[in-house]
Amino acid sequence: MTTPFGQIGVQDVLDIAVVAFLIYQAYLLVVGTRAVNVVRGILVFAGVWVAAQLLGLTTLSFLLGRAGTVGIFALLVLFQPELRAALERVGRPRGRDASASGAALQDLARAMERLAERKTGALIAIERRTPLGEYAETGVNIDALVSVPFLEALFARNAPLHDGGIILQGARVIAAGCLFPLQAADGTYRRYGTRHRAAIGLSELTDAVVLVVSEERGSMRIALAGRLGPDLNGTELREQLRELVYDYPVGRPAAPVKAAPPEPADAAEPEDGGPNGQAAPEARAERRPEPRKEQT
Ligand SMILES: Nc1ncnc2c1ncn2[C@@H]1O[C@H](COP(=O)(O)OP(=O)(O)OP(=O)(O)O)[C@@H](O)[C@H]1O
Repeated sequence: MTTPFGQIGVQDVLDIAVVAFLIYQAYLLVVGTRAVNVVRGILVFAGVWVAAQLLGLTTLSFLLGRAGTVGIFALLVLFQPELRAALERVGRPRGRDASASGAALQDLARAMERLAERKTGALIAIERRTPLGEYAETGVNIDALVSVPFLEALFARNAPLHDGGIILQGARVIAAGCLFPLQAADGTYRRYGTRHRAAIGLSELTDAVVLVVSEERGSMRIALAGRLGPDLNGTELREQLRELVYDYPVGRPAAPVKAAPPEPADAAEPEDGGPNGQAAPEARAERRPEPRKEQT
């Protein structure tokens, strides 16, 4: 085919399609994770470098060029988890059985309710786009379908794996007794216990949806994008799980992780109110939940 840019053959089209596909996959990998800020930084850096070259600022463009060479190696180190994630993703089977996801959602929510009723502490991370393999390695590998009795048995007080968190991949539990990164003790959530801070910490570093049942209060909460949501009842929990995890087909970017789960309707202030008197999602996300110790 002849175009203003010369001859374009089937190979060129294939070449462009593959590169576009790879760029899209890279985008899916970083969107919703903290890596997206690093990508923004790189784009700004590249922009300044190009501008320096165009304006003939030789010293600046020389320095930025040298820094860029070193930066490539730094990026390999910085993006090591994402690169590893990409390779893991390539090898992972695709597709998601909708009925299995629906059953897992119901079983998970029911198990959370039962654990909360009995005030049995639980910590459950649900993998989305960021693979949680490195956290799964800190615990015991399991490959079992999510079910109410199984989850209850895992977190039962004297069970060998009740300490730590479990990791879910779709409808399967892949690891139990895992250590999650603790959220820094100097932040908003410093007065929370370690279970809640581990949930917040993991959600801060990955796009996982992390569920917590408090042993002390018997409450159910979701940590997302470094924020801890409010207490949820069973219906709210199911809605959140449906929205955040089980409705997301493979290949579509994960749910936006900036917004924390909404505050309950009775906590919404009138000035934030939308048509239903509920806070707008962004406004709700900014509101900090009350520290646990003060609530008891
Ligand atoms: N880094 C971690 N990763 C995973 N689980 C952890 C981690 N740190 C603590 N836990 C879990 O949290 C439990 C201790 O919870 P702790 O009482 O300190 O937290 P909490 O936030 O007050 O929760 P609760 O309201 O259930 O008491 C531990 O027994 C362990 O199961």
